[in-house]
Amino acid sequence: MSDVSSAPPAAEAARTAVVIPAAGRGVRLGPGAPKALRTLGGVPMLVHAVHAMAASRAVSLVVVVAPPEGAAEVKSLLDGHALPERTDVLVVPGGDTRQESVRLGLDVLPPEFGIVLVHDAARPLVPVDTVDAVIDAVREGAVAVVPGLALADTVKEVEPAAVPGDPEPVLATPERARLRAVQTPQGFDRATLVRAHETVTGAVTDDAGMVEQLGEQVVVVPGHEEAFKVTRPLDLVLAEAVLARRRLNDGF
Ligand SMILES: Nc1ccn([C@@H]2O[C@H](COP(=O)(O)OP(=O)(O)OP(=O)(O)O)[C@@H](O)[C@H]2O)c(=O)n1
Ligand SMILES: C[C@](O)(CO)[C@H](O)COP(=O)(O)O
Repeated sequence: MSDVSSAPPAAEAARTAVVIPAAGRGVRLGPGAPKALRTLGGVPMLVHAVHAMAASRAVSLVVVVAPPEGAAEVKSLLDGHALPERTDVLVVPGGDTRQESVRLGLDVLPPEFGIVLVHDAARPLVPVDTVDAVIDAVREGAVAVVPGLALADTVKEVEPAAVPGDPEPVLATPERARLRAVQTPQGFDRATLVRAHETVTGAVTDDAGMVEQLGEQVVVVPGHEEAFKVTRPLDLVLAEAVLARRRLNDGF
């Protein structure tokens, strides 16, 4: 288990902020409110995600990147859910893509934060030990850290079908033991992440991938199966079950 409490005192260590992109619509989840505002155990997913980040004693600022038309609603929602005194929250409106939303969050970070985590609102149940493990690895000198899990399925690289549902020719079968499914929070040396967002263009699916394109070394630390991303309706069923089990076990 990681031990942020044994890390150097705040004055010596770079301070840590988290950017939470929460501006997506949740198209794959089906019709309804923006995904981050859908509830899990009666509480909006975003509130779970903010609390998951604030659970780390190393985190003193959370920047929420809200659906553009819903920033005021998100601000009052978060005002109604107390966070630890050490944690401040800022809310800014998001953009058209996840990448743009993260950049808008980075833009408002005060200068004193040298370590930045980026965490999907859509991963509401990540345990604090995973958050701390990512922060520890950045504090120890990695410029980019991602939590990742080994895969249960074999993965095929294919030539994507022009028409969805048509058979797709297989091009290769990567060696499964070398693959990791990566999660968030992803942790960064702030200057490196900002440089990535300023210089890397084109389609990317995570922030660490942008840092890789700078030629910087990204490292993987163990992720957690409860840090899964709520993407499709079945994920919501699983998330409700995980939350119910937690509430039963520890009265959360
Ligand atoms: N323009 C966007 C798109 C996505 N996100 C955020 O990025 C995270 C990961 O994205 P994903 O799970 O794909 O969310 P959606 O884009 O909402 O999902 P979908 O693709 O099904 O619409 C989510 O917390 C989402 O709110 C964002 O802040 N701004
Ligand atoms: C960042 C991410 O969660 C890492 O697995 C993932 O790439 C986000 O993908 P999405 O399609 O934007 O949900």
